[in-house]
Amino acid sequence: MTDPVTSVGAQAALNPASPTPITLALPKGRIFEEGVALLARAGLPLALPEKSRALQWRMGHVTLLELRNQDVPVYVDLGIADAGIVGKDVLAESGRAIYEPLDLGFSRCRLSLIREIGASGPLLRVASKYPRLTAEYLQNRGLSAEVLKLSGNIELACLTGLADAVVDLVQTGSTLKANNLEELEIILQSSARLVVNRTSLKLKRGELRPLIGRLRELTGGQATTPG
Ligand SMILES: Nc1ncnc2c1ncn2[C@@H]1O[C@H](COP(=O)(O)OP(=O)(O)OP(=O)(O)O)[C@@H](O)[C@H]1O
Ligand SMILES: O=P(O)(O)OC[C@H]1O[C@H](OP(=O)(O)OP(=O)(O)O)[C@H](O)[C@@H]1O
Repeated sequence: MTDPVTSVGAQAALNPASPTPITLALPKGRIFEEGVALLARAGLPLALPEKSRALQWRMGHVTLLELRNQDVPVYVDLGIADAGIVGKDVLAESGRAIYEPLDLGFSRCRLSLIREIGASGPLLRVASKYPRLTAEYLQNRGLSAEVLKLSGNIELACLTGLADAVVDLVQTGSTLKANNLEELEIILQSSARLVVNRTSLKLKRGELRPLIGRLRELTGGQATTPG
C-alpha cells in the first residue's frame, strides 16, 4: 500500500494500547480538508496528505481513502471503509440506509428548485445532479416533468433552455444572483455527516464508539438516526 505521508499527527490514537486498524472514506473536494482536520482533532493520528497522485494513505492505524462524493456511501455501505464523511445531499441521493450517527455541521447548503427570475410556463424538464431526489420531489408535488441528469454547472441548463428548471445546491446565493436565477423551494437542508458501517461498528466498537463520542463533543452534533 502507498504510504506517502510519513508524519504521524501529534495527538495520540484514541485507543493507544491496541489500536484496531480502521479505514475511512473521505470525498475529494470541499469536504476533504475540513474532514481530515476534524478527525485529527478527534484524536486520530492524521496529518493532511501532501499533494500527490496517491489515492490512499496509511497514518498510524488509520487508512484514508480519497473518493468522489457519490462513492463514499458505496464504500461505507459495503464495508470497504468502516466510516466516512459525506454531504447529506449525496447520502440521500444514494438511497442507501447507512448508519448516520452525527451531523458534523460543516459544508452547510440546501438543495433547491431553481428557475430563471420571471420564468413562467410548465415544468416539462428539470435538470439536476440529483436525479433521485428530483424525481421524488416532483412526484410529491404531483408534477410529471422529465428529469435530466447532468454533472456540473447545473444552473446553465436553465440559462440555455436545456431545462425549464434545475434542482441544485445553494449556499450564499451568489451563483443565483450572478445568473438571474431564483430559488423557488428548498427540498433538503444539507451538511457533512459521519457515516458508519453497521458491522464495523460491532466488530471495531473499541475504536469507532470513542471516535463518534469525540466527534459529537467537538461538533455538538446530534444523533441523526437510531444507533
Ligand atoms: N457552495 C457550497 N457551499 C457549501 N457546501 C457545499 C457547496 N456546494 C456543495 N457543498 C457540499 O459539499 C459537498 C461536496 O461538494 P464539492 O463541491 O466538493 O463536490 P463536487 O465537486 O460538486 O462533487 P463531484 O464533482 O464529485 O460530484 C456537497 O455534496 C455538498 O454537501
Ligand atoms: O450559493 P453559492 O454560494 O453560490 O453556492 C452554490 C454553488 O456551489 C456549488 O457549485 P460548485 O462550485 O461546487 O460547482 P459545481 O456546479 O461544478 O458542483 C453548487 O452547485 C452551486 O452552483
